[in-house]
Amino acid sequence: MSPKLQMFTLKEWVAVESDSIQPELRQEVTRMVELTADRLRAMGTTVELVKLGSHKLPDGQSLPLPPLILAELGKDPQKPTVCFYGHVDVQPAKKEDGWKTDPYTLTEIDGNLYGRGATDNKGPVLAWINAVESFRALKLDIPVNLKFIIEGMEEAGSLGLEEIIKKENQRFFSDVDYIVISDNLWLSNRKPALTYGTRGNICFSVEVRCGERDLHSGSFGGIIHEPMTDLIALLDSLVDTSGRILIPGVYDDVASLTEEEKKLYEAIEFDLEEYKNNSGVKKFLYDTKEEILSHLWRYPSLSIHGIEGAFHEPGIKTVIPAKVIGKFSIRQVPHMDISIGEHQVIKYLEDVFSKRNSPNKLKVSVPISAMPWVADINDPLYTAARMAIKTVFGQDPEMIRDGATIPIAQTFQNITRKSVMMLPIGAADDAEHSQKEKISRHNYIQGTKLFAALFLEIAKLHGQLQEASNTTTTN
Ligand SMILES: Cn1cncc1C[C@H](N)C(=O)O
Ligand code: BAL
Ligand SMILES: [Zn+2]
Ligand SMILES: [Zn+2]
Repeated sequence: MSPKLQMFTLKEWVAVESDSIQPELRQEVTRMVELTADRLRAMGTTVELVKLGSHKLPDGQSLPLPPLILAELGKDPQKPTVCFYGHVDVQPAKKEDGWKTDPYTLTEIDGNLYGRGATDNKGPVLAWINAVESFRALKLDIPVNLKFIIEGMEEAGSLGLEEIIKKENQRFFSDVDYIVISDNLWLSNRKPALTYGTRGNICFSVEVRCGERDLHSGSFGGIIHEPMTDLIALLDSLVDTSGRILIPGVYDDVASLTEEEKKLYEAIEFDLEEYKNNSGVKKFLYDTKEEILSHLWRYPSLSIHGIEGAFHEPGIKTVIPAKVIGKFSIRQVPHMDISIGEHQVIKYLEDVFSKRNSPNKLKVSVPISAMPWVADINDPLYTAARMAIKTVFGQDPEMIRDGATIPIAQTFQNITRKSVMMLPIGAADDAEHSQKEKISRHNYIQGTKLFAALFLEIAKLHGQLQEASNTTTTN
């Protein structure tokens, strides 16, 4: 497929406001899933749109989930089967958030393609499709059978997906050999990477309520316990100024650092100044490569994301909000446990709250959670990817983990028992979830080539593996 057409399709995809978080945009997510299904059908893929039902919002409203795409192309028993997972929903984005370009109009500036979803994850999903398409355009045999699992709820916690994976384990996944995800970034702006682990996440909502209605701060300020004051105190009790989580027991199950693992960190090329520049933040909590990478990959972190119900618009509104909901999450690492983490946090918040002698109502809930994931880098799939990277980029990849979460990665591994790998094509400065999300034209095109090279390497390696197992069985 010509680069021009590749750009055109990405532009068309980015134009769909497929934000899975805001309920009023849910139809757009469904439209995006259908557009993706059309694109897959156009290249001869058999597509099944699986209904996922609906889910309940915190206010009790029920909202339909977008369908899930299960698709396949090729069923040659001689070929290995590679299943690609990706998502076509995006994080929320508004021009007023501080975007320099319209987030839903893919805009090229100096070789970079800016837009919501450009790198997370529409660009990589399309790069994979483009790679398949290029074999067809050149009338070349695709050396692997392909399966696709594309969802529209990743940014909301992959709702409904685990159930389908369990259900489809004996059918859709039965002949899958390898699962590839491309939904994260390199560690550097230039050097390619291969990812073998991600953190998990537990998301918490902390609601504090005093009554039914907001109140005038002149008429009631000074005579009531204000929910916002309680909430700020609760949120402020979670981490100290050095980033250490203050919840008792949180670090108890964190895997201990081995000498072998320490060496892995030492060997990694990491440009701290570049990483800082990408963030726009001048000073980090840590100064060394080892500390920074280990605190992103193998130690938990706690982030406060927002407060619902608080007045946040410009100007002054002299109000006492009656109900506020604080949102924070803990990125978990091996061998932390989700339900233990949930209990620790709930108990701690209740203790802190009880010391305040507030008559307000406290309610803590866990809307979504996901396990951390770690894979075996000695798996043949990683060998194939290294070769493909070497072919396309002329260098070996950095072997990395990622601080973010692919909610379904560990579920894939646990349920299907297949090899799972993350092969990113976006660069470290792609600003996922941020106001200047982009993918570079270079990475988008090279990423397409990388996926095509991966098909060839997997086929080669699979052939060798089969030959080796045939000789052992005949001997
Ligand atoms: C929806 N969600 C919640 N926690 C994690 C996620 C997935 C998202 N990929 C992230 O890492 O932020
Ligand atoms: N790219 C990391 C997982 C996510 O935010 O979609
Ligand atoms: Zn994301
Ligand atoms: Zn993503």
